Parts: sequence; C-alpha cells; structure tokens
Amino acid sequence: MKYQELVDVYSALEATTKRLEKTEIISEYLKKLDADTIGKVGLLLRGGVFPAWSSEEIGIGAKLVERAVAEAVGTTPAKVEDAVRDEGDIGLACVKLYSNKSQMTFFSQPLTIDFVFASLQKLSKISGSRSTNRKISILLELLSQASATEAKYLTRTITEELRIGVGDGVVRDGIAQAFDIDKAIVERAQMLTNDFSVVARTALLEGAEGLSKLNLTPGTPVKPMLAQLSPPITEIIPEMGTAICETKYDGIRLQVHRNGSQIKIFTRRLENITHALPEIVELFDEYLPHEDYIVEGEVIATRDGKPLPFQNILHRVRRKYNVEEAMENVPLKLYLFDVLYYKEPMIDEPLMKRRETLENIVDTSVDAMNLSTMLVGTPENIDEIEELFNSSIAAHHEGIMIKDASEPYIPGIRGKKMLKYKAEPETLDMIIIGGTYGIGKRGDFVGSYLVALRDEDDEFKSVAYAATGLDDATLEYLTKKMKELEISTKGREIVVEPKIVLEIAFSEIVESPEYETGYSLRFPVVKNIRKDKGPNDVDTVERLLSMYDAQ
Ligand SMILES: Nc1ncnc2c1ncn2[C@@H]1O[C@H](COP(=O)(O)OP(=O)(O)OP(=O)(O)O)[C@@H](O)[C@H]1O
Repeated sequence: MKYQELVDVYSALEATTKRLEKTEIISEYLKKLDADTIGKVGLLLRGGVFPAWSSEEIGIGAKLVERAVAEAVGTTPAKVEDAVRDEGDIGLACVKLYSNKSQMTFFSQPLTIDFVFASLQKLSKISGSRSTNRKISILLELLSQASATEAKYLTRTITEELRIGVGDGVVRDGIAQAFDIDKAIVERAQMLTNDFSVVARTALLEGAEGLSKLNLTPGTPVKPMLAQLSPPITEIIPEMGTAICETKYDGIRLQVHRNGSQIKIFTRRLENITHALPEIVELFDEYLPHEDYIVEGEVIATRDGKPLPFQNILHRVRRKYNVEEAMENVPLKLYLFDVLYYKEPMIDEPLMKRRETLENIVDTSVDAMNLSTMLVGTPENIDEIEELFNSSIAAHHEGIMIKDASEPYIPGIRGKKMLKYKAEPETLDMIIIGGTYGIGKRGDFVGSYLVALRDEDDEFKSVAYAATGLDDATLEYLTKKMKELEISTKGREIVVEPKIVLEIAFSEIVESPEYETGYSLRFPVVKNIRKDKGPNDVDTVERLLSMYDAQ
C-alpha cells in the first residue's frame, strides 16, 4: 500500500475541523486496508509507530531532521532552519523546499506504508557510536524518495507532531464506523490494550466479538482511572451510599505488573521505570504472591518517617545512575490502593471486592509496604470521614480520595466515581506553547509563558500568560528549554513546540475572547514544572469549562 494514499488522508483530515467529517474520512480509508496494513495505519494515524503503552520513541531531534531535509533537497541546514522559522513548522517548510528541489532522485520508487513504518521503527533502535550517521542515512532514504506532501507528513511524524487534529476519540470512532461496531466496545478495547494496531486489526478480523475479548495483560500498562474534584463530603456521601475513603498521598502513582517471574513498574503515563526502583521490585517479589497481577498504589519519599514533597520522589524516579545511593538517601514508602488483575482480570469487580482481594494478597509486615489508610464511609459516619481528612492533612498528606465502593475500574476515565478532596485549591496542568522575553536586564529570559489546554482533537488552545511564581533559577531553566524547543521568534515573542507542562493555580476562570479557548484565568501562578507529565497529560478544555460552570 502506497504511503502517498495515507498522506492524502492526512491532508483531508488536516483540511477539516469537523469531527464527523474526520470520522468519515478515517472510516472510508480503513475499509480499504488489509489486516497487516490496518495495524500500522492505526498507529500512524495517531502520529507514531509504537503503541501508547510502549516507552519506545522515534527519538530524532528537530536539528537532525533539518539536516536530512537539507541533504535531500540539496540545500544547507541553515536554509531549512530559515524555512522552518518562516513557515512555523517543519512540514510546511518541506512543502516549500521540495517545490524548489534541485536534487533529482534516480530510480525512485514510491514509498510504501510498510517501508515507512519499518524505517521509523528502526530509527528508535539505533544507538551508540556513529549513530547519527546511521540515522541520517535512514532519514535520507525516506526523504529523498518522498514527494512534497509525503515529506511534509514524514517530517512531522518523525518530530512527533502530526498536526492533523486527530485524537484517540476520532480514531476510535473511525474504527467503529468502518466495521459497524458500537463505539463503547472499541473504546474499551483501546483503554485495555492502549494499542490502536491491535484494536484496528481485531476490529477488521473479528469484529465486536473479538474486541470484547481483548483484556488486560500483566506486563502491558493500562491507562489509570482518574479522579474528579469532590463536592463537600456531606453532599457526596449520601449520593454514593457506600464509599471507600482513603488518604490521598502526594507521591507518584505506580502500576506494578507481575507476569511470570517478571515484575515491571509503570508511571501513570505508562512509562516503564522499573530500573529506577529496584527496592520496590524487591518489595513486590517478597510481600505479594508469585502470581500474575496488576496492582496500583502511590509511592512517596520519606525522611525520618515523614513524607517529603512530591519533587523528591520525582528525582528518585528520574535517576539513571547512582540508584543505590539514592535508595539510602530517599527511603520510599508504598501505599497500595487497587488491584486490576489477580490471576484474572478484576476491573469489572466492584471496588469493595477489589479492596478485599488487595488486603488478602499484600503482606504489610514491613514498614515500606502498606495499604492506603481507608475507612468505609456511609451517611452514618460522616464525622469519621471528616476526621480521616483532618488526620491525613495533619500527617502532611494531600487530603482524601472518595471512591464509590460499588463501581468497576474504568481505565483512562476521569469520572464521578473516584473523587479527590484536597486542602489546597485546584490547579490545572497546562502546556507551554510560547512566551514573551522580558525587558531591559531581563531581556535574556522568557518571563511570561503562554499556556494552553488540550481540546477533544488533541490540539492545544491558549488560555493565559503565566508570569508569577517562578524564581530566577526556574526562569533560567525554562528559558533554556524554550530555546531548545523554539519554532520561531519574532521580536520578544517566542513560539515553542508543546512539550513543557506547568501546574497552574489561579483565582478564577473568566470569559476572554483573546485566548483560543474563549476563557482565561485571573491571577495565574506557576506552582510546579510537571516533569512527570507530557503533552498527553495536559488538562482538557472540557475540564476548564466544567470548572467554570462549577464556580
Ligand atoms: N489513596 C489513593 N487512591 C487513589 N489515588 C491516590 C491515592 N493517594 C494518592 N493518589 C494519587 O492521586 C491521583 C488522583 O488525582 P488525579 O486523578 O486528579 O491525578 P492528578 O491529575 O495527578 O491530580 P493531582 O495532581 O491532584 O494528583 C492519583 O493518580 C494518584 O496518583
């Protein structure tokens, strides 16, 4: 199957903002594909060649792509860089450069989806000495055979920014429509496997029945169930009837998988961090049965028995070297709160049953291994729930979680069945898409950051400029990062690739036509750089709107 056909689909998708049209385009295209190709296209439509659960990435920097483009079209990297600055993106720059292409390719064959897919996967595996040359030669093989539009989307895929306004939702709807399957069935299959290649292929070969059979597999991470902000305890508990109320710990959420004798640890972004936490692997090996399981919990860093701020645990997890030393300096403590799989999938069981299973399988006789502190809350013991909240705060934790005891585990959903009740006001995680350099002495620093939220098509929409809450060292760090991610700079305004996530607090959400969301924030303050989060974890415009309605 020719790559150009997929590229025509990309162009059609980019040309419309209407969700139904996008769904129709995808569905019509998918119907034409065989089982092998549809698996690849399932991933390529989302701009990648690895499933969402995989930590593999193409891993090619913008500069290297610019070098390869320069060579492919017979110009200099500086000219390519200029074109990127003028056009605002490597893809559009390619369209311009390829129209003036001086290099002729002899015996050029059309690119196929198979070849593109295999080459992009190969790129991620190259490391070590002379790796740059080997990467360039793979890039050149692709780019010298590419048409202008192929080069546009190839370079965007390689730099991991496809920009066709297609999120998981549209791909899911496209698959559902192509094979006449209920959207909810496709969605569930995607949430459980996190792999559009498996979902698309199964939909084609086995339809709804095959998709319904897909389930969790220990070893493959699943998107976690997320929490909404809780209304007052006195309101929500009568509504839920029976709730499991637990201390909310301020650490990092871990999903721990055992498959045979292998234990793997993933973050909530499905990143494999097993290597950074050897003592946690050991704890699981020793204090849980040697059965296949998927268990979730929060890990916190402690000193003298007291919890340390979240940043400390982040440093532990990010560490690649001197892990042993860090183990001594930052002792970790685990608080397990859910089990998704034990010998068999458990997510459809009510939370109360899952909690009972967890209590039966975890040996908490060692200080580091714990279950989350919990009580069963009902309208009759609201005072005890309030007491749990107070004691959690007094012990320097964040607050409490309030979870409906009768509910299943729904991966990837931020629903009403799992709530958080915190002492601190709510914040939103936003992505930096640009900024403004300061004036005078501060002229070298980006002092004000244009932040954005994710819409339903995974496009970033601006919300506010945040300029408060940063010390000089952080300003310096952010400015350096922004320069690395720079797309263009005009005057004092810089535009960057959306990669850095900031946690922003604010006093109020207000309507504002100046920003793309149509809303803005009063008194935005940067609380943290969320190095543990990426573009996919950025909060949504929908969430902003629901907070606006709530205020
Ligand atoms: N007992 C607990 N049960 C469930 N989650 C817990 C618990 N203690 C701490 N947590 C953490 O709280 C998070 C739930 O809040 P939420 O879904 O809003 O995640 P978040 O976006 O990281 O928000 P926050 O920044 O408030 O933690 C979980 O992902 C988990 O990391």
